Amino acid sequence: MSSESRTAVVIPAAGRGVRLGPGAPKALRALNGTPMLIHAIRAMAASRAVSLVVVVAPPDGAAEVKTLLDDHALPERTDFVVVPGGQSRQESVRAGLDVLPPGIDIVLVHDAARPLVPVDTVDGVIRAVREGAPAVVPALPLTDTVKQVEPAATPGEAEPVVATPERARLRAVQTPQGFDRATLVRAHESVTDNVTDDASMVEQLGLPVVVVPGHEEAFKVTRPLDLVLAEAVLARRRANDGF
Ligand SMILES: Nc1ccn([C@@H]2O[C@H](COP(=O)(O)OP(=O)(O)OP(=O)(O)O)[C@@H](O)[C@H]2O)c(=O)n1
Ligand SMILES: C[C@](O)(CO)[C@H](O)COP(=O)(O)O
Repeated sequence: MSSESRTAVVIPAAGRGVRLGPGAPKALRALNGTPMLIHAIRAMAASRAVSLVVVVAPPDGAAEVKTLLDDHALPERTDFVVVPGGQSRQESVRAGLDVLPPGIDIVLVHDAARPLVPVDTVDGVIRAVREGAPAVVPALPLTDTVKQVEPAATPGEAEPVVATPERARLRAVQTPQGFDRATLVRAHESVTDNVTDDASMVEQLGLPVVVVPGHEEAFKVTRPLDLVLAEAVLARRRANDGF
């Protein structure tokens, strides 16, 4: 795939954020006064390779998200489209894929819940797809040891350990995940079981998925402490930028 390839980003932002606790849908919650979704859109549109961003809004929130985009400064070289999402992340990504115009050949899928991904990580994923990988994931080595367990039948019960996978071979996977468009569309058409990321659907097709370096600031805002961390990262960036 050449450097002439056109790249679009699908941002699934339709989740409730149950693990974050009560409040507005997660993507619409503020980080230092700006909705998380706007941070995520700016992070992706910071890549000069990205010409289109498709935002997948909460099912009944597309109008609100369109207003949000109108009310915030976004790069003029990028086009924006908003569509309503579905009941699962997979359904939401599919809704975004369905509205991609002809001429797009690389698609990134990026969680709205990862608002602080640096542009170098985005560009690294795009570069690897351009170099020929059908699917690319940014990832980091793990710092904790991981145990495989027999899940408890009742919450809170002790769980027997079944195995300890070799940590050096494990990676914690982030987004944006990058794909040759035809591969991602085929994966979404063929795989019907519920999966937690898009790359695993490509794995199920038997196609190669490669890992490029992720970034610690590309973490997912999932639980309340992650909001504290995200605001601290923004404060550090502001201090480093000198304003
Ligand atoms: N039906 C859904 C569910 C999730 N997502 C999006 O998928 C991304 C990753 O999901 P996650 O962090 O799990 O978000 P939630 O599903 O909102 O979180 P929770 O499981 O705590 O409710 C988020 O940007 C979320 O908005 C989506 O677009 N549509
Ligand atoms: C796609 C993802 O962010 C990769 O780590 C993750 O799998 C999303 O999982 P979630 O349970 O929907 O947060």
